Amino acid sequence: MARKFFVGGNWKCNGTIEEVKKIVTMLNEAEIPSKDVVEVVVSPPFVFLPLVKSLQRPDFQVAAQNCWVRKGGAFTGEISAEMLVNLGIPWVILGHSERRSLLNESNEFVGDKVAYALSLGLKVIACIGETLQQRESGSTMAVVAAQTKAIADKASNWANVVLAYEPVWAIGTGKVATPDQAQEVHLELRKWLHDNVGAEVAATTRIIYGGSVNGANCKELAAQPDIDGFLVGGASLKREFIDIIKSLRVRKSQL
Ligand SMILES: O=C(CO)COP(=O)(O)O
Repeated sequence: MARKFFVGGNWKCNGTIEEVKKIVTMLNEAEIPSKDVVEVVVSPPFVFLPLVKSLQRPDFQVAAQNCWVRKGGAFTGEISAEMLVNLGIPWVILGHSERRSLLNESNEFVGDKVAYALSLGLKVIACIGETLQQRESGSTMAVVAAQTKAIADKASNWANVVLAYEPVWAIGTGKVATPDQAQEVHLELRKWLHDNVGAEVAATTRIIYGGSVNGANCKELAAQPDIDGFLVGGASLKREFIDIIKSLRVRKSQL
């Protein structure tokens, strides 16, 4: 079964009500391939989720950018997975490198979060990726394998997981991974899934790339056989997000 192209827009901690409305209007008016061939998921900050959900076209979905690791309760400032389910939010991004590095989320903590969110029926965009130092010391694969293992050890429902490979050195830096660099890691990740989780999961799990993706570099990346879409930061707030969604066409025509 072909892996459906997936494009996520991670708005991070950006936006006002007015800006959110403008972005949603721009996306609503876009002509893009049907949802049968591309899955588009927009991830605004928590406070804007209901607004975006209520305004955006039905073929787009929404994702939260995080959720609590287990059942909600006395955890001031947290948002529980139950709340996302209650609001009808289908997706959640977990393990983003900004949370791993700035908020000290460990591999095990991210694995627990992914497992708990999946257990409630949420779909998860699980982020992994190495730092520049780790890449330069030759440990890229060891790092992303350990991050993926921590997820695989606890997560059972891989049908609801999209794995986002986001090299930390490429995030928000303008230094996009080359198509060859990204393809190499995606292929290795697929092999890792094959050997450690199973052939079916390896063949069907979408592995998407994130890190300085824009309207200009998306086509070459999308043409790589193991790149199944993107998780886009800065460019997801701009019109070029539409070009990134459309980069699927290039991929299909080259297959
Ligand atoms: O972190 C990212 C998506 O989650 C990528 O951010 P940029 O596209 O701004 O580099």
